[in-house]
Amino acid sequence: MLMQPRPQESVLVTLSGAGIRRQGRWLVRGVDLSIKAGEIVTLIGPNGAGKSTTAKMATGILKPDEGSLTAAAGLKIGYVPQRLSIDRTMPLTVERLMRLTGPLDTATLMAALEQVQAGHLLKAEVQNLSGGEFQRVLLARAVARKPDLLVLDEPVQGVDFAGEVALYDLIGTIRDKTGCGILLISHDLHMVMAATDTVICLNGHVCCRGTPAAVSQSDDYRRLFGDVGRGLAVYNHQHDHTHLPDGRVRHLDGSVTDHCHPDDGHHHHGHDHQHDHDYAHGHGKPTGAERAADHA
Ligand SMILES: Nc1ncnc2c1ncn2[C@@H]1O[C@H](COP(=O)(O)OP(=O)(O)OP(=O)(O)O)[C@@H](O)[C@H]1O
Repeated sequence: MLMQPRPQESVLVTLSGAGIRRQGRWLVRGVDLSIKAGEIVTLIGPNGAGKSTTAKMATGILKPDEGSLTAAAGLKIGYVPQRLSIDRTMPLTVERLMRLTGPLDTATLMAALEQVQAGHLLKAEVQNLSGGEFQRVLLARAVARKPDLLVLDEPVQGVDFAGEVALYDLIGTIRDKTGCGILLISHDLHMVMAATDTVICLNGHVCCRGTPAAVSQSDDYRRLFGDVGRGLAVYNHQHDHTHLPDGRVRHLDGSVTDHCHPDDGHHHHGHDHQHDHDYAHGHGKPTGAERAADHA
């Protein structure tokens, strides 16, 4: 089921000085980035910053109007777009959704669903899935084809904080197990998972880049995002419990309870959040870290 991990340091795609121009305007330009096997690169930036456009250049969907894209020979890409042209009111089972993009044998299909803890959803109607379940199924659909590079445009949209944490864990696990490279996109700046190797901050061009900790400390990052009153929280997960598919929680000692905190039924995430910045101005919705604090 699992593909052979490529040797580390093997570069999957490289954009060099790449840009897209439409109707006399550069949507994004001068983008340099590369993604290696086993690496997670996260694009962050405000709405309209050119993140999806950059991802489409990296996957070869859009040809750069300046600069270039280089891709490893025979590269297989799994792309989960930001929006799917699926009418979620149409009757459609998860099994059929998994096969819409091409044939898939049942064993592979099931293994992919199991990997995202969604095996029990095989016969479920897509329209009845929760936001988190839907995102997991889309992830399974992409992973089933064993891509070398997985591109996920806002994989946590429509997912609550606990689901977001679980999805980020899952994405990290997929990287660890398969050795694929991952390009993640997030416009929600509140959280970047610690497993991210490189954060690239876009705003029509690359503003800054580096490790999550370095970017959150950088002046460029603060100048760009300081005015929205939110910063970057780097998420570190301490595994002291596992969320079971039925919603119950298994603890380190093997006990299973309905909630994370066995005593009071109150949802306690048990995660460490490293707050690297000032986001205390409270504009907009609460940050993930703030929501986590509310739950702690
Ligand atoms: N085909 C197109 N023609 C003209 N403008 C476009 C086209 N595609 C995208 N744009 C514009 O390019 C800019 C960048 O869009 P893009 O979708 O890459 O941003 P984004 O960073 O992914 O934003 P969001 O966080 O809102 O998803 C936006 O202003 C968008 O309106």
